Amino acid sequence: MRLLILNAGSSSLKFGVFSAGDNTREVFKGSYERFRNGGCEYRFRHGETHERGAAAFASPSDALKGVPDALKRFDLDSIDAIGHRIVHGGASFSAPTLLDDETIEAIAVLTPLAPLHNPANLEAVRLCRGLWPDVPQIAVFDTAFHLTNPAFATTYAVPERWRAAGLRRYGFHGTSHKYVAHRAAEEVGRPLSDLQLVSIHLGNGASVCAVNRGQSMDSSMGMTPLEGLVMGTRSGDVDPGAFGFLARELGLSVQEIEDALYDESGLKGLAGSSDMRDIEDSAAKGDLLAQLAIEIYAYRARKYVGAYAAAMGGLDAVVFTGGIGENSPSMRRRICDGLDFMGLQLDHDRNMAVKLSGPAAPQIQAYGSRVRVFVTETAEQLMIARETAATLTAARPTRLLRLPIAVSGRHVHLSRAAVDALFGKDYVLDQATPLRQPGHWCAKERVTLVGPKGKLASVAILGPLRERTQIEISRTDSFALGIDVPVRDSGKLEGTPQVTITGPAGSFTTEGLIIAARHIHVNPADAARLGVEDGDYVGIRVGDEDRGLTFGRTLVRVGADAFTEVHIDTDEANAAGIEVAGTGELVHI
Ligand SMILES: Nc1ncnc2c1ncn2[C@@H]1O[C@H](COP(=O)(O)OP(=O)(O)O)[C@@H](O)[C@H]1O
Ligand SMILES: CC(=O)OP(=O)(O)O
Ligand SMILES: [Mg+2]
Repeated sequence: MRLLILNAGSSSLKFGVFSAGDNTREVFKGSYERFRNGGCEYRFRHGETHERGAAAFASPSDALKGVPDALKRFDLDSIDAIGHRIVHGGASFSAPTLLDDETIEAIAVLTPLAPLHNPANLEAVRLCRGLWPDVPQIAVFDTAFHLTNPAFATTYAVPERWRAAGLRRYGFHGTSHKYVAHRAAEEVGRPLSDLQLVSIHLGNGASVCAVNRGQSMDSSMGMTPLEGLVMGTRSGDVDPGAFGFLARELGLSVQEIEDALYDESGLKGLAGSSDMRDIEDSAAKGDLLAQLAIEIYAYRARKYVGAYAAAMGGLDAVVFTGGIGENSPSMRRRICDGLDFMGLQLDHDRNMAVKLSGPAAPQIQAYGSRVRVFVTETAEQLMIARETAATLTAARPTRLLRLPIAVSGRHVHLSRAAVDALFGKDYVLDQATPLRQPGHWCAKERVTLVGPKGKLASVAILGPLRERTQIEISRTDSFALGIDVPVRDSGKLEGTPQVTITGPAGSFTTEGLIIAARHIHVNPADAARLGVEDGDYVGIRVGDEDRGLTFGRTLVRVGADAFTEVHIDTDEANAAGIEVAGTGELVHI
């Protein structure tokens, strides 16, 4: 299958032709960038052929006109499908989506939220529909990766009626952050779901993303791609109080303020050029404004690294990408300098020596630095190609199979030490009720959980005993206790909060308090029937009536003699209208 991928950014048009299959690879790479004075530079690469030169296009959307000719020239204009980068997908586009009249209209409605991007993205869609009317087109959204951000990261503290009108944070560059986070995890040699990463995408648009155990937890960009870092022409964070001042004191209209924040701010506003190469050259020649611009740029990025390490409660690695992240050793150094206190130290020689090609992801931290630092080329087009191909093949009807669902109430798994402290030395729990998972039981005894806000009494104890005590509650319970509790897979207890458990013989304070991530226990035979493997994530669709819903991202855990069933907690069960048990359908995601 041959795919055309189009990525219209704010300062460049990048495109590629990919051969999709088991190993999706790029067969042609093209770009138009450095738009100025009504012209731009182009680069094409096809096998061993490299071409570069000047073209007369004034903007990324203007440069779209060059794409069909370039493809024709390299004999690549017969295309099976087209994948588009769409910057703003709002709250409803959580996955790649087939572009038809309805979806195009829904994307067009989001234009005010990404005025620099969505129009060019849609222009590309319209152009392709004209040229290849029968070829399916798929949208891949910058925002989709960030839809996992928790409400406390996405909600602005503004009046309810504004929030109801749609004011919330989204985050962008998701395709890039997702790709580089996966690359870093491959290099570390551990699953992404075990790692806490900060991904720093510094292109013309720039954003930092906290990738917490495989999911985006926060992004420096907000409702629009204007919040956060200093960018080529965008301001990033500005006190919202400035709006009133600018309107009252300078008599500016809303449109004038917005235009200036998008187009005349950032590096351009500070030092006259939106291109970091120009700014670095001017700074080296002694231009004080260019020097200040570089300092502000680095300082803002460093603040976000610290903030996100704190937000996640840990940091294993930082990844640099985007034109500036990939190519400016001095900017990487400025951002990382002074972070030794949190275990991050750069090796300056390695930093200077970075020469990227293809998927290389060199590490540039010093020997002994606890936090690793990677540099890698972003591969938005490759990711879009993979997602486009996957979406087209997934159009096959998904196999739906009914699975039993069990609702887990709050409970604890105790260690020997915990049983000793709570019930007395060498106490043997009464294994009153066997559970459906073979060898598992619920004890007759109960315990109480104690938090700063309140207590939860009569909490069940599930056996057998474990190496480490684990306490599983719902999110509602976490408010009853008054403790901020993370959602975790069972057994992943590093850095989880402490709680006090009390029993008849005493109390036991331990870490290990989690909201258990929903999961499916499956035995190998059922796994084969369902077409899933250990570690996969699937969806579970529950009910067709009013409260029917699909639970996304449900972890598959294959166990030799597991009883096949889905485990959700009481909050999830309430949301789906399930009392004690129910059934659901597996959906491949
Ligand atoms: N060698 C370099 N040194 C410093 N900055 C660079 C270098 N090469 C590219 N850049 C910067 O990268 C930015 C463009 O990044 P890029 O990711 O290509 O943009 P876009 O967001 O349009 O995809 C520009 O500011 C450019 O100056
Ligand atoms: C979202 C965004 O800022 O994209 P770009 O970096 O391509 O401008
Ligand atoms: Mg970009």
